[in-house]
Amino acid sequence: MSKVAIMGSGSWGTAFSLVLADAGSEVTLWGRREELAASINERHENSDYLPGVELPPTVSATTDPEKAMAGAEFVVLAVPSQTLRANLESWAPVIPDDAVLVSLMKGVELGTVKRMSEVITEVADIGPARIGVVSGPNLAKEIARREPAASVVACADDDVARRLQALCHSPAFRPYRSTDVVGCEVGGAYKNVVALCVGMAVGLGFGDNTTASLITRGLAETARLAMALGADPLTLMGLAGLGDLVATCSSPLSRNRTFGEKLGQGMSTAEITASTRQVAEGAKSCSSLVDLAEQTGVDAPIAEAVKAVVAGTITPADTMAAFLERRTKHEQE
Ligand SMILES: NC(=O)C1=CN([C@@H]2O[C@H](COP(=O)(O)OP(=O)(O)OC[C@H]3O[C@@H](n4cnc5c(N)ncnc54)[C@H](O)[C@@H]3O)[C@@H](O)[C@H]2O)C=CC1
Ligand SMILES: O=C(CO)COP(=O)(O)O
Repeated sequence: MSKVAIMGSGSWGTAFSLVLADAGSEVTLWGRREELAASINERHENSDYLPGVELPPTVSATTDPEKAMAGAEFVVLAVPSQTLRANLESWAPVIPDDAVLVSLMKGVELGTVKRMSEVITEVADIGPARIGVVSGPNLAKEIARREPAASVVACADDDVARRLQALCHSPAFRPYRSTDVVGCEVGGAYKNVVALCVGMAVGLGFGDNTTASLITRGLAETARLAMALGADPLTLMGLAGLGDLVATCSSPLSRNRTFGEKLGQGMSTAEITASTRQVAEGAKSCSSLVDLAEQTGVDAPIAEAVKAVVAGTITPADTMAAFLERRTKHEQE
């Protein structure tokens, strides 16, 4: 039985603990609050993030990072992207020497514009062969209900990707393998920003033509940036690109789409942020992605628009009008 630590016991860390336990691992969740760890250990439930979902007996929780990671073959990272650096700085001394670090996070760091695997390398001094990524259409609540889903597990080292694939292949969760870490990470971060934009359109009362147009142009924008950073374009056509984009942009369960919908209905970023405890990564990663696009000379109108609406410098309605006024061009330009 593999031993796995999951650092972060929010919606996805907890739902993923269930996948790993169903696939045969012993999982220890790390979280900051004693009450939550007690709820998981005593009632087998994360009452804050996944109420009503019974966790298997092979899932336990602790607030002590060293205890969580002791003897772990895999250390899964599931905190909000913008908090990874600070958390990892404190965890680095107790990460087991040969553990593989697996990112579940879908964001790009503000300021440094680093992807999560790059933050891991920088802070924990761990090379690409020990860093994995899981990314795909995996809304936590549906995964926790054991509804069938697929995903991509990526690592630069194919042997490690195979180990990770075996680790999370459960009766309800089908992981595909890849070595394209960049493509998976850019796909995962960008789809949140596109979902914010789709949410705005929904909040403004627009229908399926508008949302399909935004999803498709969002995919083109994602692929442009990912390819400029060295990704395989086919990754963006797969589960970590198109798959996740469709799930997130279509689902009322998505925090990013919901955030966008509230912006479209006229709420401000501050009001929306105050109304939820859960992370909507795109509200911050939009700025990082705009910076990355500028650095690589890639056109990123959707990320720029989302950044401006989140900052309150343009309204969602004016953004939609501005998209249509853009210079006309070839579809593949
Ligand atoms: N929820 C979902 O359906 C999916 C989420 N993801 C990604 O997984 C990552 C984690 O998201 P969720 O678990 O959904 O978020 P969440 O908002 O449900 O939970 C976040 C967790 O991190 C903790 N946290 C917040 N600030 C922290 C800090 N400074 N230090 C340590 N812990 C902190 C919270 O207490 C909570 O336990 C995100 O990057 C998200 O994009 C990926 C796939 C699916
Ligand atoms: O990443 C997700 C689904 O794959 C979850 O999306 P949200 O963070 O928008 O809820």
